Amino acid sequence: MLPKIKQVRAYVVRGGGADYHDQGDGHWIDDHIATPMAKYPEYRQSRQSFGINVLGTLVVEIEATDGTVGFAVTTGGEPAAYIVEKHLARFLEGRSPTDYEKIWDQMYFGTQYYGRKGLVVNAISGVDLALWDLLGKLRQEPVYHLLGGAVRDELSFYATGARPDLAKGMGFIGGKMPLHHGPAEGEEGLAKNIAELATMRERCGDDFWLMFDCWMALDLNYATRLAHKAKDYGLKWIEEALSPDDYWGYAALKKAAPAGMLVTTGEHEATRWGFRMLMEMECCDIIQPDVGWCGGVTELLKISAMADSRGVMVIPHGSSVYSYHFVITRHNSPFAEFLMMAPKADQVQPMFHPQLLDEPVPVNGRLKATALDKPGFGVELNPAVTLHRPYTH
Ligand SMILES: C[C@H](O)[C@H](O)CC(=O)C(=O)O
Ligand SMILES: [Mg+2]
Repeated sequence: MLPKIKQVRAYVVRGGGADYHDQGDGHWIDDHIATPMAKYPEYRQSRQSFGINVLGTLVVEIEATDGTVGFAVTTGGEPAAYIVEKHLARFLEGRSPTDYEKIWDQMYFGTQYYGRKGLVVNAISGVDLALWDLLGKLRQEPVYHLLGGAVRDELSFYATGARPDLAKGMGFIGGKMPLHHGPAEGEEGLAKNIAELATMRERCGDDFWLMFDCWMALDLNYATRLAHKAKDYGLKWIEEALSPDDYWGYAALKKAAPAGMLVTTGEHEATRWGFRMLMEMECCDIIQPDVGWCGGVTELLKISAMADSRGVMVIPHGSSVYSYHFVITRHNSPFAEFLMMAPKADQVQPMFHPQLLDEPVPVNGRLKATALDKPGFGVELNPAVTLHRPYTH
């Protein structure tokens, strides 16, 4: 018998980490990126100007009666910390960490009247991941062993950042660029987007994957035109072109996209029900759940099984170690994303830096399964990072 759960605690941390948009000045991730807010000129140059980094990182710790502590980080900050302490903790304390199915069900249905997606599911995900970390630490096994074991020897990664050309030199299999100009910047902006793609194609050569991340910024007409113009430069996929609520738009985009170009989305989608909608409406070719936002590993297993039965690939968004331990165990997740968090996207830096210690990074675009061979998710909280616990229960 494993020890029971003694206490759940929630903390807030600022500065990068799981809230990877919370970066300093001059970072590529805040440099005139197309967003749904870019129709307002005053919010066009910087995503921080409309508050993209307002939440900060949520850290959830779960302590067992023998003193073992599992933890996880995700985006959610103080409001998520409130939900964890004041609402979700009751569904864990006094229970066995092996009861993650029942705990997930109670967290989800206990908050359904104000939750279902977004911040509440981020909070649920944080608790779920901390629970899997605890389980791994108590059993002295990496989480990927608990999920069924590795189906391949190593992970291979594409890089997201402003410099796919540099990512190619670092051994990544592809580069996903932020789209810089949205519909409000008209034909001139569209031409600049295509010119950036053309430059990168020229620098990277024909065989390197290039993708556009549109961060929910476009409308169907613009997205369709962008896709067709980008076809000439071999764009592999067009990502999150439309609002996550516009399932109908995605279904139309998938039909209208040039043959061979993939339509991807899902990083702002949550739970088996949200992903079922994306798949039943045939919205995309690849779903991209964020492990820290979609409901955690417990929910991702269900989403992934559903996708597998439909021949849909699951390439999780970001999520660092939480993604790595999952992707290595699934045939329908053949590669993974690595977000380039160095300000100029010119070097590999741990994705959730500086919040985690021992966070593995790809070497030559690859990561051996054996690099994950530590109990739980294999990382620790960096003691140099200040934790703030705004609520208790
Ligand atoms: C680069 C994108 O705008 C966003 O910051 C990250 C993202 O959506 C992704 O990695 O995918
Ligand atoms: Mg994206």
